[in-house]
Amino acid sequence: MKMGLLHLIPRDLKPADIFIAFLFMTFLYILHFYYKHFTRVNPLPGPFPIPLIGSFDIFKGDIDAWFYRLNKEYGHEGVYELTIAGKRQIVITHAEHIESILRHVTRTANDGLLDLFDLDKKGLALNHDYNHWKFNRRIFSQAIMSLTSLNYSPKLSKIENVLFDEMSKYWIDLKQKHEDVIIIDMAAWARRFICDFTSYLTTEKRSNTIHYYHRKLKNEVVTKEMIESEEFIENIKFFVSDNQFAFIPKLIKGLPFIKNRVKRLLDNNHSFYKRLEEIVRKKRKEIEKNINNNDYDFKSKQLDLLTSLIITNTPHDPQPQKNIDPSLSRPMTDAEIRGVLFDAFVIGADTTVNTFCFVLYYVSHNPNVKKKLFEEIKSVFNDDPNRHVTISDLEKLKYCEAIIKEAVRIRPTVSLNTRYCNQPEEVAGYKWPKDMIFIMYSRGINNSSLYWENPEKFIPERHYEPQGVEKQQHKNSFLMFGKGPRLCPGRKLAMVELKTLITLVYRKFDVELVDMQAPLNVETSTFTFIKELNIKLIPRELKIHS
Ligand code: HEM
Repeated sequence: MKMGLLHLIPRDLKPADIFIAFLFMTFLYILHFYYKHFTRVNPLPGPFPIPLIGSFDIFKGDIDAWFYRLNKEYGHEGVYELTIAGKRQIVITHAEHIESILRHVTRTANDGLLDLFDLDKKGLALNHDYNHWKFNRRIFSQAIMSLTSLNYSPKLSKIENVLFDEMSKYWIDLKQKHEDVIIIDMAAWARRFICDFTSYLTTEKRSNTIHYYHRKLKNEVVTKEMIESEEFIENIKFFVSDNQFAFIPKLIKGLPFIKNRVKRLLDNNHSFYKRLEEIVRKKRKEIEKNINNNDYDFKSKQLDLLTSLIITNTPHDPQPQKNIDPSLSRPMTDAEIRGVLFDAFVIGADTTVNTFCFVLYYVSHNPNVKKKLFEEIKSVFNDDPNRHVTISDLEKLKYCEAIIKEAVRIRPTVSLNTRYCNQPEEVAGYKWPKDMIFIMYSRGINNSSLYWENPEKFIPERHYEPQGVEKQQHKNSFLMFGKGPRLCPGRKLAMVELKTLITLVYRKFDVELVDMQAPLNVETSTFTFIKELNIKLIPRELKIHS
C-alpha cells in the first residue's frame, strides 16, 4: 500500500517543487484557520489569533502576566476569547459565569503532547481519561485524607516541627557574627523544606535537601545521597517552569526550537519517573517483608501515603470499601502510583511553596497584619514559646488562616483553571457546542472590584471577622482550592502545612523583605513558580513573654 502511494509521486520532483507544495499547503492551512476563525460561533473580543501557536506571548515566559494584561483589556464583560496552541479558549472573568463548567471533569482537550509525556492517563491533575482519573482520584483522596486524620496528625505535626528546628538551626548558623539579621532566599529554603516534608509523608523517610542546601551555601562537602535528593528538586523545578511544552500541538513538536525544549522536558520527566518508580519498588519490598512477618497489622499502624496507595484494594487494606464499582476495586499498579506521586510532588509541593512565600511577602508589606499575627501566636503559645505546634493549636490560629486566604486571593498560585466541556453547554449567556475549553481566570475574579472592596489591599479580616466578610461576595468569587469533582484533594493537608510553617517562622523570627520595592519574583507557565524571595530574619531570642 505504501509502495503504491510512493509510485504516485513524480520521479523528477525537484526541491523547488517540494517548496512550492509546502507553501501551498501552508497557505491552505492558514486559509482554513482564518475561515474557521471568522465563521466561529459566538465571536467574542480578544487578541487576534496567529495560526498554530495562537500568540507569540506564550513563548515570552510569563503567561500569568500576559493573562493579567488581557484581563484589563478584554475582561470587563466577564468573558473574552483567545487562541492558545491552535485551540480557541473562552476565558471567564466574572464569578457568575463559572458554575455551569465547574461540574465538568476534564481539564483540557486531549490534543497536545500529554500522551508523549505519559500524563494523559496517569495521576489526576493532567489526566484526560475519566475512568483512569476516577480510579486514581478515589485512592489518592482516601490516602491523603488519612494523613490529616486524628490518628496520623500528631506524626504530621511532629515531622514538620522537627524539620523546622533543623532548618532554623541552619539559618542561625548562617548568621554573620557582626550582624543582627540573617539574609536568606526563602523561596529556595521553602522549596527544599516542603520537598523533605512531602518525602517523609510519602515514605516515612525524608529527603536531605535542606541539609544539602545548607552545606552548599557553606561550601561544605555534600554526600551522594544529598545530591540525589537535590536532583529531585531540579526535576520538579524544571517541569513546573517548562510544562507548557506538554500542551503544544503535535504538528509543531518537530520545529527546531520546540523540538529541543520538548526533548529536554521529556528527558527531565523520564529521570523523574525513574526516581519515583524506584521509591515505589523499595516501598513494595518493605511492605512484602512486613507481610511475611506475620504479626504486622496494618490496621494498628499510622500509614504513610505510599503504603496506603500500595495496599488499598488488597487483602491488607485497613479500610476495605464495600459495594464499590468493580472497575475501582483493584490495587494500583506501580506506574499508576508513580502518576499520583508526580502530582503530590509537582502540584502539591509547588502550590504550597508559592503560597507560603506570597504570605511572607504580603505580611512584610503590611506591618499591622504582622503585628496582629504575632499577637495571635503569642496568645496561643504563651505557656511555652518553644513547644511543638500541634493540630489543636492550629484550630485557634484563625487570623493566620485568614492571612493565607488573603494571600491566595490577591495572588493565586493557580490563577488559570481550565475545564473542557465534552457536551453542549450554556456559559456566560451563550450557547456553546461541545469540545470547548473554558479558562476560569481566578486571579481576575479574586481581584475584581465587583466582588471585593479595595481588591488591591491586603485585608485578611475579609475572611475572618463575621462582620468583615464582603457583603456582595459571590459564592464563586474566591475558589482557593477549586470546586466540583476536581476540587483540590490536598486542601486540608495544605492548610495544616502552611499554618504550622507560618507559625513556626514568625514565632522564632521577625521577617522583613530585603528589598521592599521589588515585586514578587515569579516565573509562570501554566503553573506559577517563585524564583527568589530574599528576606531578613531577625531572631526573636525566644522572648515571647515579654
Ligand atoms: C496552598 C496549597 C494549594 C493550593 C492553593 C492548591 C490549589 C489547587 C487548585 C486550585 C486545584 C484545581 C482545582 C479545580 O480544578 O477545581 C488543585 C488541584 C489539585 N491539587 Fe491542590 N492546591 C494546594 C495544595 C495541594 C497539596 C498539598 C496537594 C497534595 C499533596 C495537592 C494536590 C492536588 C491535586 C492532585 C490536584 C488535581 C485534582 C484533580 O484533578 O482531580 N494540592 N489544587
